[in-house]
Amino acid sequence: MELKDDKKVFGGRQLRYEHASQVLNCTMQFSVFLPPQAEQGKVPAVYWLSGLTCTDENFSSKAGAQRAAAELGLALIIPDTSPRGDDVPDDPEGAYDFGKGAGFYVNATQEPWRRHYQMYDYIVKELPELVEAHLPLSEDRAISGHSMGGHGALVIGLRNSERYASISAFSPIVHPTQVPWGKKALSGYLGSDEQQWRSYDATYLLEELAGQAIPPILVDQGDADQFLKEQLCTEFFREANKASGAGAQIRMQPGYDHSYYFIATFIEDHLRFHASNLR
Ligand SMILES: N[C@@H](CCC(=O)N[C@@H](CSC=O)C(=O)NCC(=O)O)C(=O)O
Repeated sequence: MELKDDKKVFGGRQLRYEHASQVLNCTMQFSVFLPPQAEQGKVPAVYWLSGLTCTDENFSSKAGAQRAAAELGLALIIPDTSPRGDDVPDDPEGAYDFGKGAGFYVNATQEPWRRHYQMYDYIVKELPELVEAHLPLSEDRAISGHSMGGHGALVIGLRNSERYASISAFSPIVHPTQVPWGKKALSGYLGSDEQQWRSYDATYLLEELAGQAIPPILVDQGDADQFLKEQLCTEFFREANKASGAGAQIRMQPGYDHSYYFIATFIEDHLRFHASNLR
């Protein structure tokens, strides 16, 4: 992996890398924050999955996560949201909610998406193997994300509970099989058989995992979020949480919308939550 940027912040380093992804068949960029403690030894990492239209730079520049991560000794691993490059197919109409910037953290099975849109495997396998081989990171991981990335964090964390100490999400799409953003993405990447969609739906996963050990979960949702009623539908997850006894903390935050101002307000809480589970 090739270092493209290196900035000192809160005693740590904000880094940007480029690498040739074997899983996505394209060149990818991702960002990393290494806390000061990484100069002394290996540190645990929180993976952050961003939402629709984002690259790795939205979270790095807008969330203000570095100060708390530096204090807590947490690395932040911040991937892009889809494969990139001229060879990668995009939504034919250039829509923001499918194709580039909207990989939905699934492994596509349909043409023409299959060759590049393998974001689930990229996040679960290729990226951790890469960064853990080259950076001072332990194998202690937590996962978090926003909106489409909140969906990704819940699904990936629930399906790989042995790999993540804790899971958190801001404004997640909790039931993508039932909402417009999710239906468009899942039908496009996975085809029309809705049975194939279920393993990428956090509400179904929580129900199916009832009685099994899962990582601690924290969800924050603003009640003034413009996407809450049509796309995010937190109540489905709350009901599944209750029925399954999963014990997720699901907090409605009065007055907050879908923006990075909301994330910036509560990111420290989320990092403290992860730090308490990683140690
Ligand atoms: N362009 C769309 C919505 C774009 C949007 O709000 N993206 C969110 C994530 S939404 C769910 O995944 C985001 O994080 N944007 C980047 C940012 O820096 O704010 C529209 O305008 O409706």
